[in-house]
Amino acid sequence: MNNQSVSAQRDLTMKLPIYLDYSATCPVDPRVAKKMAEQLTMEGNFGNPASRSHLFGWKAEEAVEDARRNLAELVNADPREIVWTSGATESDNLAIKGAAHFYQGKGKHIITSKIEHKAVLDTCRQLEREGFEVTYLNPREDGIVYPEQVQEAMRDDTIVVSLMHVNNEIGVINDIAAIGEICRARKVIFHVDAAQSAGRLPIDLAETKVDLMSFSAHKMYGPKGIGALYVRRKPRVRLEAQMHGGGHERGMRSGTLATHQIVGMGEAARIVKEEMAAESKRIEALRDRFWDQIKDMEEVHVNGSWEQRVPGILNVSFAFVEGESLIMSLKDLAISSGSACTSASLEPSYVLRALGVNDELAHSSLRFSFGRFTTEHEVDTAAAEVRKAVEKLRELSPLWDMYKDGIDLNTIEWAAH
Ligand SMILES: Cc1ncc(COP(=O)(O)O)c(C=O)c1O
Repeated sequence: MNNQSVSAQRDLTMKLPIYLDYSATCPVDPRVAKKMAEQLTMEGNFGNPASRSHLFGWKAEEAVEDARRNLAELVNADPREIVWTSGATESDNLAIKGAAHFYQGKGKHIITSKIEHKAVLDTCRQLEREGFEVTYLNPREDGIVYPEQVQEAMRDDTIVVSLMHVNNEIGVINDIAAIGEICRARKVIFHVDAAQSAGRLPIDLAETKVDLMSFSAHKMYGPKGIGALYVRRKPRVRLEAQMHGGGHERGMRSGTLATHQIVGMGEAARIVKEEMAAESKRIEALRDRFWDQIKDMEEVHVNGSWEQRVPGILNVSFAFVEGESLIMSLKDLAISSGSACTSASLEPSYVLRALGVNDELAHSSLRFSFGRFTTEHEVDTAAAEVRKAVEKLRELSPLWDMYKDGIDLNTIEWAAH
């Protein structure tokens, strides 16, 4: 899809579609927005948390530390183990580059997977350019990277393993507790990108042997532009800072703390900790309600393990449907496709490819992600729209006709062109 056709599709005055893209970002919870607004003005808490000589600074510092405590409590960590960043992208960079640079005297080998977020993959690519060696594990067909795969990839010079907790495209969960045991036994730093799992799954860092964990506020109903990195104190994990300046955040991340953003993330963490159990149940019921209404269509497949997944993400492939046409006919739904729109072409998702999904099916895959403000009515409307669009597009498809006539499409010799 070129830039021209992308902009031609945009009509910013159109009716708002149903939002089913909570994995991309969440709206800020109004309770969070209210608390954030209080941090901005003269009457509020606008001070610089690093100003140690007056009340404005002290109050801002207190607000930052309250937020730090809230986030730490969400994952059962010590508040001193939380470093504020600008989001999970920065946390991933700080964790992987910071650890790789600090521990490079011990070795230069890193293990990750092919289906990590670009924030991890591109960071690893950069380290390769600096002389590090990276092993990219292929997940199994169910989208999971198994602990034994990590064990097998370990070398004497491995210094960092970086694997995501929950995949952002397919919602599948990795067993980070088991992988943590393997890493700890070999004294290898274990980094986990938890952008999609924090607030959606219980995380206990006192129990789980994770050394570094990335978080993002906007995936848990907080604001964009703020995140955090958990940095274990016992056993102590060291990082080389990537941002130099005033020595904030114990020297690991300089820069004036954005009090309103941090307070927003803290409040988001506090709310999600309280509501996670009930919210997960409700969202799972919505997902099942959606799936129940489309699953009886033929040749519709869920990508990734059904059992080991977060409740809110469902990635579905619709065979015999042209992907771009499908997205175009679902204008009333805000969803994400199995293709990434680059400047010149629609690339099939690298995540689905790594699972062995063929390019055609990857193109006709959609990610539906449900969240705090999704209603049953929205789910029912969305399911009906999807059914209608898929059925209509299949009516136009000669391949679908052949499939329905029982012709094995694999036996057809297509004319070369
Ligand atoms: C798994 C994962 N990691 C990292 C990120 C990047 O997070 P942020 O937008 O906070 O930089 C995202 C968000 O898209 C994500 O889903």
